[in-house]
Amino acid sequence: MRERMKAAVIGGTGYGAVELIRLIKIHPHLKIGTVVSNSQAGNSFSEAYPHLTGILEQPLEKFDPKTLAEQNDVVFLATPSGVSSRLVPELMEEGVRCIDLSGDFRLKTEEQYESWYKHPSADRAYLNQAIYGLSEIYAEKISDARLIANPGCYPTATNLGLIPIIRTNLVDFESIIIDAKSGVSGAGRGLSLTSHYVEINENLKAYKLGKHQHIPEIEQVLEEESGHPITVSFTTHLVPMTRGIMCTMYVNLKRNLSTLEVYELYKKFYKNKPFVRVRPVGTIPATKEVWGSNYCDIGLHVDERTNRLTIISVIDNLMKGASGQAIQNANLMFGWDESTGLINIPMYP
Ligand SMILES: NC(=O)C1=CN([C@@H]2O[C@H](COP(=O)(O)OP(=O)(O)OC[C@H]3O[C@@H](n4cnc5c(N)ncnc54)[C@H](OP(=O)(O)O)[C@@H]3O)[C@@H](O)[C@H]2O)C=CC1
Ligand SMILES: CC(=O)N[C@@H](CCC(=O)OP(=O)(O)O)C(=O)O
Repeated sequence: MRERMKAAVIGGTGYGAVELIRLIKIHPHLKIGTVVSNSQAGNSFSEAYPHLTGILEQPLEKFDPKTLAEQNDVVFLATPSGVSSRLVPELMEEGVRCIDLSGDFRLKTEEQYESWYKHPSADRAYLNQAIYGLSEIYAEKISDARLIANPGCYPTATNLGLIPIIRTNLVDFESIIIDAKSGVSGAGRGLSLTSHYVEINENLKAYKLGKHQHIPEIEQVLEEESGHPITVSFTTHLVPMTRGIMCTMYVNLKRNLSTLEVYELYKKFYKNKPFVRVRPVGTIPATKEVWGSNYCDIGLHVDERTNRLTIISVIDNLMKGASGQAIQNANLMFGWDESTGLINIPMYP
């Protein structure tokens, strides 16, 4: 039997990390190595997350790059932005592969990162080595990577929804509008006034208008995929639910197309991609239909009155939007089938 690879997780007590732990635990070729916690080193994992009692009792450890590299084959970093830009160089210096869930290595230039994230960027040498891990689009590059910048949750849903049509000459590139909504786990486990129960419950809020850090990430990918300069209108909303993202996107078409023609184009584009489900004409995906799974479901509709295409893309932010896609990327990196350990039926209702 094949020896399982050891996977370390940093950012141990956050939501991204606990989802990674769940996925590594059930993965046939991976096992949990070191779990690093900045705030709770010395405690057992089940003290931070009692649902793991009897399942993961190992102690949380301090960050030590040398030991981490010696004892693990891959390190997942599920830390807030501004942390992995410091930790990744130390880990890579020790020769271990890294998959970073934060935004620290996604943008190509330091200037762009600093202008949107408002703190110092990672070093250019490491930005140059990072491969952007949108699995369905960059699988080949990911398989050779030593550092993967796992995409943001909103950019994953948005770009999987837009890429098939923006790769054609059928759209007005200046017309893209993205209306995005997320469940509250997207904001992480830390407490804040915006994610406070009373502020969220029975409420719907728009936030970060015109200044969301995912705008340059979305545009960077769309420009690369279309070969045209692209600026998007992107508005995020917080929805009173735990998991889930829905991006509703509007694009003006340059010539008349039917919904069926667009559906066929998308179906062909995602033909061998197990995690993108293009919904039959007339059906609209909902967040609950991908809950707990690595699927991205896409619904399409051409409004013949306005000749505008509406694309609806849903994901589970902690799965395809973060930890699920990170495992998909580890599968590609190690040469396993991309769906290894990830095929599960969405939890419905
Ligand atoms: N939640 C989501 O849906 C998504 C999240 N992401 C990104 O993934 C990363 C992790 O997100 P998420 O798990 O939700 O965030 P959380 O806030 O839930 O967890 C982050 C964890 O990182 C650790 N940490 C915090 N500050 C520091 C620090 N200064 N130095 C080292 N470690 C620190 C803490 O764990 P400990 O004290 O145990 O070390 C904390 O719990 C973030 O960059 C986020 O933006 C990306 C896509 C989707
Ligand atoms: C609901 C919610 O607050 N979501 C977060 C997603 C943050 C995130 O994932 O940040 P990076 O991808 O840049 O690391 C937000 O909108 O900022």
